[in-house]
Amino acid sequence: MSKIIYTKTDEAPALATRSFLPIVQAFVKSSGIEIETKDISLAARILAVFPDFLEEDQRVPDDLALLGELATKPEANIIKLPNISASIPQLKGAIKELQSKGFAVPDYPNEPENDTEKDIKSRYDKIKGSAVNPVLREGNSDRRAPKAVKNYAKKNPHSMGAWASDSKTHVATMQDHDFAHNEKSVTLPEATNVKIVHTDASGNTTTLKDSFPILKGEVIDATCMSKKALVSFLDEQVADANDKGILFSLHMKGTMMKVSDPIIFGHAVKAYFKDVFEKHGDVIDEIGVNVNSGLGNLLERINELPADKKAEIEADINATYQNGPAIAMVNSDKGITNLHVPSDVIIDASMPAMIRTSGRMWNAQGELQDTKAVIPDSSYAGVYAATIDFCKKNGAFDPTTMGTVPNVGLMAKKAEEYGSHDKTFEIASNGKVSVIDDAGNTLMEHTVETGDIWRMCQTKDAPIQDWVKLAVTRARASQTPAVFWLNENRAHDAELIKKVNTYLKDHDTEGLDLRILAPVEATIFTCERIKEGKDTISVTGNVLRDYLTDLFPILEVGTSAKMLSIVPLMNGGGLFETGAGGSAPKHVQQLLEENHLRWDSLGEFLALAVSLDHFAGVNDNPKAKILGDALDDATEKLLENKKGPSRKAGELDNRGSHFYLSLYWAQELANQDKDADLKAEFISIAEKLAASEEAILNELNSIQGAPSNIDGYYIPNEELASSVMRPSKTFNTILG
Ligand SMILES: NC(=O)C1=CN([C@@H]2O[C@H](COP(=O)(O)OP(=O)(O)OC[C@H]3O[C@@H](n4cnc5c(N)ncnc54)[C@H](OP(=O)(O)O)[C@@H]3O)[C@@H](O)[C@H]2O)C=CC1
Ligand SMILES: O=C(O)CCC(=O)C(=O)O
Ligand SMILES: [Mg+2]
Repeated sequence: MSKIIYTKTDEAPALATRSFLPIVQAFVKSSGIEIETKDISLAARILAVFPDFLEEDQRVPDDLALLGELATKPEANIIKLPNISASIPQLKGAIKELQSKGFAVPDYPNEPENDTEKDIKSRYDKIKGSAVNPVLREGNSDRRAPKAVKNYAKKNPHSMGAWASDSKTHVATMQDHDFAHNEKSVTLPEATNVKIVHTDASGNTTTLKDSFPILKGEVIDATCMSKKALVSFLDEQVADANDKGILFSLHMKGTMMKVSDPIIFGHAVKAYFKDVFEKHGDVIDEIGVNVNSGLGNLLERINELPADKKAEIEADINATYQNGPAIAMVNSDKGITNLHVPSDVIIDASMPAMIRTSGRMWNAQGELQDTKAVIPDSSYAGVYAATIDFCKKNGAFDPTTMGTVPNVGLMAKKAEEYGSHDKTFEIASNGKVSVIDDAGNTLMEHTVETGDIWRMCQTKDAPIQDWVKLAVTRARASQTPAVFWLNENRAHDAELIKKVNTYLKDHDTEGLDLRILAPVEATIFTCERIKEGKDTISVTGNVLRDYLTDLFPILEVGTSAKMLSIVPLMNGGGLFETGAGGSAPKHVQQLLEENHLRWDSLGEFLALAVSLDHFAGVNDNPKAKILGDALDDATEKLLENKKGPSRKAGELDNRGSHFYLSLYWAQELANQDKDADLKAEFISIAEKLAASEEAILNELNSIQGAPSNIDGYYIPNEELASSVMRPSKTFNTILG
């Protein structure tokens, strides 16, 4: 019999798991459903790859690798919570905490000097960035707001900042010489191997990546971003933000695009602090500042300098703030800017949050201000520009009436940009980069200059076929128009359009409204429809999947945490992601400061219900189906009765919300008549929970307002964390 695998991750979702998982285990125990946890937290992933540095009893299995294998098997049933996709500063933080707790994992070598250090760095580089999702996502994605969630949002709209037609907020993106403009793409008629070779100006060649296989029908593309063009673009944007008196902000995905985007981020830091880097460049190099890790790294490294030198650099940094444009802040109280850490501003969440806030971001005075949103590569920037223009023209969207935009996303087998990390290079010298096949044919070639970022992406044929099928299935099931967001003028998209047109013929599309529109046109079409209350499925590649499944949910229902997020695995299993958002580091801070966790586990409730349903089918276990249906009904009741977590200490939080879910889930099970044993079991549990409501809420709310201690961030003390997350003796006793 298969099991349900529950992932243990990081930060807010992992805290929530410590409260919710014991509830789930208590509810499914009598139905023959086994739930096993697998630890894919950042800390566990580090420990798993350094057994040779650890004591025997400190070693942990590589749960991520195990799950990656499981995801390719039909029995897979995995509930995947959001995890940290670590930037270098986060990775270093986790290493430091592990070391302080007696785990002798090595330091991260910035510049490896020998083979041992090279090996260490390469092990860490596999953990860095988005290292979990691409391994588990052996299928394409199906994300949507369930009807109950959408209806709740219509009746109880979240706040939505008004848009003024004279807002100065705008998107700035490169007009040429970026990934979008330099892209070349081919579809391979037969399987082959390719290698990536750099040839310098004197004809010397360096193999950037040795021969690797390409399958028949696979789409490959290559492109590059010119460093010179990027730097001059960034310089212009800094000056323009200053002239216009608006904030300078940078939006990218330093976590998921873990090789290219930190480099671009580094150029932005240098552009904004140009005077500092020009004046102190030599010292900055000497103390080993890694500008790609942000201003935070510079501020940390200058502590090593003599006091007067440090003060001089700090004074020049402050002068830049005075003379340059105001900069968007991540935390104005603490003086953390948009350029401090590459993982603090992640485009999928940051741009929608800005659009929801009238196109404004926080300035250093803690006030909202219009902003220039710099999105260097122009491949997808137009989607945000079009959305902003739409809001300027029509005013903000109205959550009480707007339609919904479910997404069918191509992501299996590391599709497109999000699989490009092992094929992305910062170019060492002028010359060319070529992709050469087995027979010696050059498939794609680019002229490059020192510092350019060159990358290659792969998109396999089977995932494309599966994606087209999923799109047709969703369009049919929901009777909703579906738009493929593909641009015939972009090399990669042109290849995909041919395939989409071919594979659509494999399906009955009679009566369906299926279209192919370039992203900007698709945005306008979709925005016009949602304004009129109409729904439109977006069928997109991997990056737009990521962007749109935060953009529309945040506008429609206030957060992507409330999304149903399913990955039907290509080999028959199911991966059930909990919501579409991240791990909300600031929620942990609030728990530590005032013992209140405002994380909303709604996505987890939705994911568990579909996982139980899938389990019921695969294992012929009708009880699992009853449990799943009852959970869905309980979730709906939770929404109706407004028992989601509040943002304020002293009020219902994540833990209290879990109590209500348990109460409603037990009541639904007590009220059903399909299974007498479950009914009998849950009648008494429901009665006990209802009778103890006041006592339990008291126990849950009275502890709030004071700091809590879980002794750690990346690897908290298990006992402390569990007791902080399960503070109600009455509730625990009933569950027990
Ligand atoms: N699937 C995955 O594993 C993903 C992981 N990540 C990782 O998460 C971290 C943070 O990423 P970030 O881009 O800041 O995005 P988050 O989604 O974590 O945070 C953005 C904001 O969204 C709101 N929010 C998101 N989820 C919830 C929830 N369940 N309950 C209540 N509010 C929620 C919060 O806003 P507020 O409190 O103001 O309401 C939060 O501060 C990074 O380490 C990133 O790598 C990011 C995306 C997906
Ligand atoms: O893997 C990650 O880092 C982020 C994933 C994400 O944002 C998404 O899939 O929506
Ligand atoms: Mg995302």
